Amino acid sequence: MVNYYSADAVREVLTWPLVNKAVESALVAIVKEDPKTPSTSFAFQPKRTFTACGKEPGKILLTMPAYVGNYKLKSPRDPGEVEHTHSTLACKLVTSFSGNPRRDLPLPSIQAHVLLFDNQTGQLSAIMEGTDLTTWRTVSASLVATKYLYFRRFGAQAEQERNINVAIVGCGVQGQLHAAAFCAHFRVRQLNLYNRTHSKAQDLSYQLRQKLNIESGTQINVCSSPNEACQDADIICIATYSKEPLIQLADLKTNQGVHINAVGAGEIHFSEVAPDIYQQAKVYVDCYANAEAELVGLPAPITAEVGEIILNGNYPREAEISIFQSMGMASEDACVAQAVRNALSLPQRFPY
Ligand SMILES: NC(=O)C1=CN([C@@H]2O[C@H](COP(=O)(O)OP(=O)(O)OC[C@H]3O[C@@H](n4cnc5c(N)ncnc54)[C@H](OP(=O)(O)O)[C@@H]3O)[C@@H](O)[C@H]2O)C=CC1
Ligand SMILES: O=C(O)C1=NCCCC1
Repeated sequence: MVNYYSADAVREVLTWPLVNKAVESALVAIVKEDPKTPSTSFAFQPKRTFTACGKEPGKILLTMPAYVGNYKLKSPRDPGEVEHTHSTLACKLVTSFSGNPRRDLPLPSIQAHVLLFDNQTGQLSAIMEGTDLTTWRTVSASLVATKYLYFRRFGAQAEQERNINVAIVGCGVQGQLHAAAFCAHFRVRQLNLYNRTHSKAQDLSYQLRQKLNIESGTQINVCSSPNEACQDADIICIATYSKEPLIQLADLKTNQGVHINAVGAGEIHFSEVAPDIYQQAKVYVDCYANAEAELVGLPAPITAEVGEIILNGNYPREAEISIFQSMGMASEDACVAQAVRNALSLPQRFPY
């Protein structure tokens, strides 16, 4: 029997502790075995495929298979409880149709389903709607990268103690959840929002003000240029489809340490950040194999995978610029889909 998990069902169990643990496990599992930093988990993650839907640009189908072995997830019953080991065979099918938000009846640009298979028989066991899952796991990858590549350079407690200014460049689906999640996880003093269509940044600012606790003390600013948004930023999350650079080195603060989560840009991942930033930065990726195929022409060498840094603790220096070049990877989808499935398999609770 193939179980179907709808978008509503998935949305009900997506929580940050569940997703963050699954994503961190995936980032570690894909790191090649090294006797200096042993890890019991592992992954087989072939390069994903891209199929253009016709000759017009901006319409692509990606297939993303992965097997992740012996990795840990939080218990869905109680996130504080002991972690459980899992192995998962999955394949995500995801489309990126960048014109969708401008349709008469707008749709998300990114829409996905995850297929889960039985490890013993290879039979398809579940189909899970994966659109929100994709947004959450992508934001989670930025959160995990920020924790290890930015905060940990200032010490083990920095993510709880340090006040930061965050810039969001691009307030689409990704930008919106990045903004909310960064405020939920870290001590955000100032949140600067920039979007090409100004009204979307204003709408997001309004929604966040409703949601954020007054006592959070976060000041939200709607900015009229990426430069204005980034000037005082410690962390920049950029998630657009821009083929031209939106942020330059001169937009960043100097000698104080800046971390950039470069999430977007579609066909060429690194086009939204200017080459002069890459040339001054340490660049980290989620996965070398995808980078080899998808980051051809990247204007800087890759320092490491994020998972390597989680394992070996070689954090950037305090004043450095770090970039997490997020491509998204199938192992993240496999681990998060498994965590969601576990949570949905719990017996229904009565309301009393
Ligand atoms: N790394 C990963 O794992 C993932 C990456 N992505 C990528 O993240 C990016 C954003 O995705 P998502 O938020 O879902 O998409 P949305 O369509 O919801 O948002 C797109 C955003 O990009 C802006 N934008 C588009 N073109 C330009 C341009 N030329 N200049 C400036 N801004 C522009 C839009 O502005 P406006 O409102 O004015 O149109 C909007 O804010 C995409 O590139 C997508 O491929 C998505 C999922 C996973
Ligand atoms: O990992 C994903 O999912 C995606 N990555 C790049 C853009 C499309 C979706």
